[in-house]
Amino acid sequence: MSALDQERDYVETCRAGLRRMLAGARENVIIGESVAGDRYSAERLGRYLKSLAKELSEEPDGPPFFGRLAFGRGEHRDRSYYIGRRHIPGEHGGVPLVIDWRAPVSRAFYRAGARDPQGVATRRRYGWSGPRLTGFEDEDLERGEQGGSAILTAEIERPRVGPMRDIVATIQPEQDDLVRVEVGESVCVQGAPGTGKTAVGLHRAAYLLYAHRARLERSGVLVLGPNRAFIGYISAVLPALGEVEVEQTTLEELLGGAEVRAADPAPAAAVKHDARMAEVLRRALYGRIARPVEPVVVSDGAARWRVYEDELRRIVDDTRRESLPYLTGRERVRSRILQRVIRQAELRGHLINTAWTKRMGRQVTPFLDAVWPAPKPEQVLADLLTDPARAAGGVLEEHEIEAITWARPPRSYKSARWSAADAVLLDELAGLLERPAGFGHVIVDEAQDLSPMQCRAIARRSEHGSLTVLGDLAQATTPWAARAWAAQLAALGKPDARTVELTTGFRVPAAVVELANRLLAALEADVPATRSFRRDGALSVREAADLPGAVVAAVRRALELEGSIGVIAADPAVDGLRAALWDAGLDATLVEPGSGGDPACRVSLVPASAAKGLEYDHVIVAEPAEIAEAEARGLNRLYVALTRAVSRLDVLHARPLPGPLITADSTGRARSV
Ligand SMILES: Nc1ncnc2c1ncn2[C@@H]1O[C@H](COP(=O)(O)OP(=O)(O)OP(=O)(O)O)[C@@H](O)[C@H]1O
Repeated sequence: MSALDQERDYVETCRAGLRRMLAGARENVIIGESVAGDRYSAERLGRYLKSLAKELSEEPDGPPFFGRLAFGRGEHRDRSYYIGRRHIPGEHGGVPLVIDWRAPVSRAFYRAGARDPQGVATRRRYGWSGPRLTGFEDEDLERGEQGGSAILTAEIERPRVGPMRDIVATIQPEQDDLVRVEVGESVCVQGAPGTGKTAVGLHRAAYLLYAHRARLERSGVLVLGPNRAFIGYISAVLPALGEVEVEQTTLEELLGGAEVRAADPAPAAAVKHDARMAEVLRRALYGRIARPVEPVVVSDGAARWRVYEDELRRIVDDTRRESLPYLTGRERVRSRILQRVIRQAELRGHLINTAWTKRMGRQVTPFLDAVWPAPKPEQVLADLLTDPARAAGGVLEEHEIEAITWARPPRSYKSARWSAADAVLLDELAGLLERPAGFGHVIVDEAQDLSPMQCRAIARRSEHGSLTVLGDLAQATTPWAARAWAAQLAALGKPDARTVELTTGFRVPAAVVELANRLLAALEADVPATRSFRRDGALSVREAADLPGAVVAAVRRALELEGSIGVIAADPAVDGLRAALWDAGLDATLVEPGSGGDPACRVSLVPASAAKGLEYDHVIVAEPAEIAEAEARGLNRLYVALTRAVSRLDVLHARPLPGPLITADSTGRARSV
């Protein structure tokens, strides 16, 4: 029997093991609820087992493993282990058939090298075509062999179709370091386009859940992405790794609350996103606390008790100084007043019980409503934006106060039309009123684009947890985006987080990276240039008088090849291109920040503002000058657009290319690489 046949036999053994697991999981779904201790654990266990049963039955033929380690030394000497996406137990509790990629012993698969074999004699990588094992490659680390894996290169260079996939089989050592950072440690990853930041973040979520499941399942793991299209694109990775309990959403959705029905003019948005708004909002809320001017009098029918103004003032002032959440403060004031009442009643020999205390407590409410009211965040913000001067005076400049003042205030806060920036302010107010529930770990993607106020919203939810902050200062496109990580990390509440740079790109081929890197000097971002892992790929830069016609022709050519196609254009140009493609009989799905389009459609039409984080096998960037001119950080936006290609990039232009892109290569002649 050949070695490959033996391995194929082992695949069948593993599949039988998976089937046993599936049967076991199904059985446990039935009995799970009766064996778990409390209702909470029973529910979770039930949900977990159901999802496990569902996943296993959906992918019984997937590759059960992707690697094998044969140890020659150390603790695992003379043993070998198969490494896969999930643990497959041996029959009757024997040696596992496959070890989870996250287990400590699997680490050597990613980290061992000829210089430091970590006890590994041979590392084997397997090649698959769908469910079929097609071959394997060995590196004899003890003999100093390492690298040059065709299977690894093929996996990294494969054409992309559909949503993002996991990278467990090919995680690189510097990525593995980040995936396995300790749970309590916050870390920031600055990485050029395609260096695997998103992939690292998602695999880190899976790793942390494996290593600290009990703790993190209770506290929760959250992944935040820039828009719905992006979340749709990444959302299949964690379930494929067996993790279904991670919340993946955008910041807007997380903040929830107000429906966004208005857009702020740029100067108003800039002020509302500024860190100083935190102080303005604090003042607006606490400014509602009034000075007690009359005593509180409560009665139980038989007797009346009084707490006088000076005592009340002391209570209010002391409570304010304690920096409690606002509504906790209000209840603290109530209970302190009650304590005084109870003391008086006891002195007079009254019998106190809970019902009596509650009844007296309710009578304090009118006083609280007058002195320490409980407004809704919407009320506070509406009052502030109607007349900001009192709360904002001395904090904001005159023209800034003017910028945020409502030209036509609504009749009531209930009919106010809130903007996206207002939603962040409402969340800040809600956070001042009551602390929101936090997460054990939060992964923030495209974090360079967050404003100080958005950072605070995340900081509130990760105060007792840790953060993985992912981003690229060169891809910063919002007016309030970060210029340096130190300030952004401080705003996120983790000033001591370590920043690590990733510089090897796995998406964008070398020729395309070289073109995009020309923009770097003009982007005012202090980041290192990327080096591409990929030597394949093609770049063409062409001038075309009829741009829509050229886009149609480029899409037709791209359709003859394998993989997904993304046409990226300035937002206002998208409708025209859509019509041109439609007239030519080409079907394209529109990708918007709010939705990822139809994944079944091979051609995606992407407004430049929605391109962040996405990738296509073949990208056609239409009219770079228009993308660059569309907004203040248009060159950064262009940098994002140019770095979405996995295999081929066509740059088409009717107008001259933006200055920083022009070199001898872009004279109008097509250039293939
Ligand atoms: N070690 C790896 N093995 C195989 N593919 C990888 C590896 N690392 C990253 N990739 C692939 O490279 C592509 C880019 O990765 P990812 O989207 O995580 O990069 P990014 O740094 O977040 O990029 P951007 O900043 O442009 O959003 C993805 O298709 C990802 O699967």
